[in-house]
Formats: sequence, structure tokens, C-alpha cells
Amino acid sequence: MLNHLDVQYKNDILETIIDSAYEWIVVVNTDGNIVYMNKNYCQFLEIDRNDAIGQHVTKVIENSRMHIVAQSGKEEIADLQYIKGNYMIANRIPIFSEGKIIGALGTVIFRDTKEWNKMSSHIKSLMPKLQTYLLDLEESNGAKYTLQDIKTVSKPMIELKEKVKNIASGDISVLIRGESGTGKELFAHSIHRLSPRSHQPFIKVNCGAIPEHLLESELFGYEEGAFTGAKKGGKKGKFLLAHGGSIFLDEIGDMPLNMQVKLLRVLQDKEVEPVGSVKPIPVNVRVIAATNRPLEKMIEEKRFREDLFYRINVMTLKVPPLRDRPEDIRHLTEFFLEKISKRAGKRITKINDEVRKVFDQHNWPGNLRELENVIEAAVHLTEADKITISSLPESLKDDPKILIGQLSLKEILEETEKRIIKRTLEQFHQDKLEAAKALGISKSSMYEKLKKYSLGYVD
Ligand SMILES: Nc1ncnc2c1ncn2[C@@H]1O[C@H](COP(=O)(O)OP(=O)(O)OP(=O)(O)O)[C@@H](O)[C@H]1O
Repeated sequence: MLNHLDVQYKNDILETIIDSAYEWIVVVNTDGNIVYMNKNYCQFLEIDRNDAIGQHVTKVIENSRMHIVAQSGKEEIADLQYIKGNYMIANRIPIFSEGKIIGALGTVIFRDTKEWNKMSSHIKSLMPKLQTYLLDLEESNGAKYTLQDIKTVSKPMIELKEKVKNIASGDISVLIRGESGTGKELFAHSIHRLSPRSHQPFIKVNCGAIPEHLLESELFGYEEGAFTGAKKGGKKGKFLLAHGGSIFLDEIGDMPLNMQVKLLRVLQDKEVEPVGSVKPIPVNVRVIAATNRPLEKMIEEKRFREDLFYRINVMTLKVPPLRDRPEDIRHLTEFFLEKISKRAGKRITKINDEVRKVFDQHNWPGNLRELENVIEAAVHLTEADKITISSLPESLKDDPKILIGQLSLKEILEETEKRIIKRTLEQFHQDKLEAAKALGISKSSMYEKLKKYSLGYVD
């Protein structure tokens, strides 16, 4: 139980806080009579606090509406109020106790509009600068995408996005797996952006694209004079650039074995040794890796180190291919169509039913990247407001699956055979013997088929 001294002690603390507050504060009861006014407000109004308390608020403060709010219960925020030759910006907030209105609290935040104008123009001038800093930060930080950029209506993808929210804040290594073009990079960016390291750098390394002899200096940097052609002053490697932030090791399955050993050492010892240096430098990075390779099989074949696999694979995210999330095909088609046609300055809003069918039945080996490219090409080829089958690339139209439901199995097989022969002949510049050899059939069999399909190549 609180004793009298405790209550007095708390009251004194509260009184000091309220009295020294920058704002001017007044409290009225439901009759509109002042029950409290802080020291600063009394000084401004040149009134003794004891004289103010008990008086109706309209007698003490010009143009006050406190008594109205203490009756209506409706708050008034940032209202302009003219007091003693100045416009004030006032907030009036009703006070409730046990569900009943018992009065109102009034605060004046800025003493006059001049001060407000000064403040707001200061803020306005700061905004573009802030924007530039944010853009700079984003650029140097390198992580452009967030979870909102990963468009999906598919359940496993929605669950994956949820998983990202749960694991992003931890500092654990994440391995993102999935076919090419499924969106692995978007997930890597999102993890970084949701992590406590989000204001630190995000550095991407494409382990498959950097020539083997340059990979070590790219990753760990080099000292001045480390080799002929080395830059003056040396070069910082990607690990040191990522210090404090995250490093995204894309295509890690393509990293040569000797580099895998060096990478493992860095991850274990948390220090890097630039080429030509003997002094290791401590480094603090979170590792996010991605691959479309079958790492387990590569371990069996001794093409990927098992110890490195366990280091990077503390948590796995498996991004499903587009063909396993058919609901996303339609959703992402709409999304890409809107995005691309807007960018191209066209108004293409519709997609022919036949095109939808082709999309639904296509295998999408290149996943979302392929879908995006197909729509990009179609948008540029289309003059009307609708995408039709004629604007699709041949490879898509050739997919025999689109014939299911239209032809019998025998007819589909024959149609496919015809297309393959035609394409092989094109590849071998109409040389029938070479084409027959490539297809593993005899010369006579080739002639028979040319005749059967009326390909018009029979001599
Ligand atoms: N869910 C999605 N919503 C919107 N765009 C997406 C989505 N997934 C992928 N994309 C787009 O598809 C393209 C490929 O994505 P991304 O580069 O992340 O794939 P990836 O799996 O990393 O491919 P790779 O293995 O070839 O590096 C990008 O242009 C990306 O913006």
C-alpha cells in the first residue's frame, strides 16, 4: 500500500515534469473551470496560478474551446488559437475516467506560427537532403528489395515469406535453394533488410561469374604490390566491404574447391587475410548464400566440401519453381504486364484466353525470369490492347503440352516428331544426312518421314 509520503513524492515528481515541459499545459473540469495550469503557461499569461485555478477557462485564456471539449468528448488536434497577439497551435484532449468524461487537457505546442513556420521550413529544407542520404544509403547498402517486392498468392511462398520474418533477425547463415529465376536474390535482399544489420552494407558476390584466379582477391582483397598489376594502396575485398552487414554469396555451388577451403576458414575464424598480407583482419559478416545446384550430390562427387555445406546451411529456404505454384502464374502475369506496359508507355491490359492456356501448360524452366521476359517481348510486339498468341516466342508455342485436349496422343506425338525434324533440318542447313545422323535414324527412315509430313524436302 502507498503511504502518504509515497503519494507526495510521486506528486512532486509529476509536478516538476509537467511544470518544466516545453508545452504549456492546462486542465479543466466538465464545467470548464481550470483545475491545473503549468508554470510556463501562467508566466506567459502573466497570471498567478492560484488566481487561475477555479476560474472559467474563457476568463483566463482568450478564444479557448477547452470547456467545449470537456463537454463533447471530441479531441481537437493542432487547432489554431489566437492568444495575446499570436497564433498558437493547440491540442485539446478529453479526459475520461471509468468511461465517463471528467474534463479536458490542453497543450500548446508551438508558441506562434512564426516559430511553426520557421520549424516547418527547416524541416522542408531538410527533407530533400534526407532523401538523398537515404538513396545513397540504399545504393551503398545494395539491398534493393523487401518482402513486399516478392509477389505471390501461393501458400508455400506465403509461408516462406513468414519464415523469412522469423529468421531474419537472428544472425544465422541462410542457404537459399531453388531453380534459376525463382526469386532467390529477392529473398536474400529481404533477409538483410529485415535484419538488425539493415543499415549496414549488403554486398553481393556472384561466385560463378568471377574467374577463378580473381576470386580470392575479389573476396578477401589484396595488399599493395601483392602481384603485378595490383592497384596502388591495395584493394578491399568483398568481405571487408560487407563488414558489419551481410555478404550474399550467389551461385555458391559454382565456387572452385580451393576457394571453398579458404571461405570455410574465413567463416570459422571470422578473419580475412588479403592476398599478399600476413596480418589477418577481423571481420563480422552475416552470410546468405544461394544456389541452384544439387549440393548433396556434389558432396558425394567431392565437388563441394561437406564442412562448408554445414557452415552455410544453418537454415535453408527452398523457393519452389513456378510450375509448382500454378496460381502464381496468373497472378504474376498480371503483375508483370502492368509493370512492363507502364514502363513501355503502352496500355495493354488484357491477355487472350489461348495465351493463358499456353502459360498454364508451359513448364517455365526459366521460372519468373522467363515469364517476365516473355511478357516483356509480347508487350513490345503488341500494338493492340491485348496480348495474343502471335506475340509469344516460338519456344512457347512449340510446347506440345498446349495440344493436350485438342489432339489425341498419337497426333501429338506425330506433331512433335514433325517439329523436331523440321528444326533439325534447319540446324543442319537442310542437310538430310547430317540431320538423320543427329537424330539417330537411317537415311531411308528420314526420307519416309519427310514424305509423311509433307515437309517438301524429298528430292
Ligand atoms: N515473387 C516475385 N515477384 C516479383 N518478381 C519476381 C518474383 N520472383 C522473381 N522475380 C523477378 O524475377 C527475376 C529473377 O529473380 P532472381 O534474380 O531473384 O532469381 P534467382 O533465383 O536469384 O535467379 P538465379 O539463380 O538465376 O540468380 C527478377 O527480375 C525478379 O525481380
